[in-house]
Amino acid sequence: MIRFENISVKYTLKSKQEVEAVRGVTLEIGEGEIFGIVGTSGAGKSTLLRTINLLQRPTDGRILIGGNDITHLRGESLRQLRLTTGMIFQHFNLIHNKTVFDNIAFAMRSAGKSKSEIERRVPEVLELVGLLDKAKSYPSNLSGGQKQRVGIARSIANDPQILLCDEPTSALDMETTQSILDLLKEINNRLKITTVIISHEMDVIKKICDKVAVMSKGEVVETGDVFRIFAVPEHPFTKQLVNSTLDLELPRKLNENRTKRLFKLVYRGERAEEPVISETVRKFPVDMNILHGKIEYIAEQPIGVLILNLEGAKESVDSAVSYLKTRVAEVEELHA
Ligand SMILES: Nc1ncnc2c1ncn2[C@@H]1O[C@H](COP(=O)(O)OP(=O)(O)OP(=O)(O)O)[C@@H](O)[C@H]1O
Repeated sequence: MIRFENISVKYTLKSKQEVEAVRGVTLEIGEGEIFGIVGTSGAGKSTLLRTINLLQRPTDGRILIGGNDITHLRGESLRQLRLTTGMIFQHFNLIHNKTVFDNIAFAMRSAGKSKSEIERRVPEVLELVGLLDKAKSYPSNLSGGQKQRVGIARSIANDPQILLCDEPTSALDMETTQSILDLLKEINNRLKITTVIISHEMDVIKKICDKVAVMSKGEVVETGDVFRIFAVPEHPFTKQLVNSTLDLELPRKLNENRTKRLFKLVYRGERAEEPVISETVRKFPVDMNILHGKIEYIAEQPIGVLILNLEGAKESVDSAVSYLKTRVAEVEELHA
């Protein structure tokens, strides 16, 4: 487990002016979790991430890994910490004049691994990331997604316990992003490496993380299970981030020239698969039209909205609505 206790990081600029990039962060990341840190540019995400392997030393506070205080490690124990912490980067940070094999071998040699160990392990990690046939290629002959796969292979070559991912998909297109996130998830599942991933995109968090911390202006403003954060965000900044990605707002045309009774059903949990709609129509003498719907699965649970038009005698519609209220998270009548 990684524990931040009241971590602050200040940078002193040449002008002697101080920038407080991280302010009093207390946070726990469980063993084997995929933990996201999300926030807009300049929120302090990279700075916080880099304190985990002390690429950035905190100005205040303590960091504990597996109960051990690592805040002041130096020399050989610092080297050991870095060896047990793999890292991948937005722009891959590969060595351009070395082959794929040698990029990974270099990281292993730096960790003191023997030639025979390197020769056994490099093909193994290349196979894991699906690039065994590229061992002799140079980075310049690889696509962005392939370069990141090499970055991932290199980061796990020394069997780390923690994997730090600094905006790992920001330089990639949507399709490649998905395949890299799938790979990170597979590696987390197979190797049980605690994975910390920073991103400015809630979409990335939604697709891969178990838990998330939301950062704004150096502070963690909210933290929790990904599903909870998307279903019931509490902090205004989190609400803003969630709204921008889920986009559960109604299409404007539904609010124009409205003559029918419309209801908004909100799903927040396990009930989207249940035949709520057909049961309602069967139980009550009402007609129902679905006008708009958007349901997404986050942490394998549905979140979304349906917009329904219900028609029939007023009492029948009211009874149907009362029934719906017992079956989904929220039912709200939309008034023009
Ligand atoms: N080496 C540095 N020296 C001075 N200020 C820095 C340094 N690194 C970061 N900062 C400042 O600290 C704040 C947090 O930066 P940081 O890179 O941690 O944020 P971030 O959330 O990762 O944003 P981004 O995604 O843009 O990198 C910013 O105001 C940034 O300008």
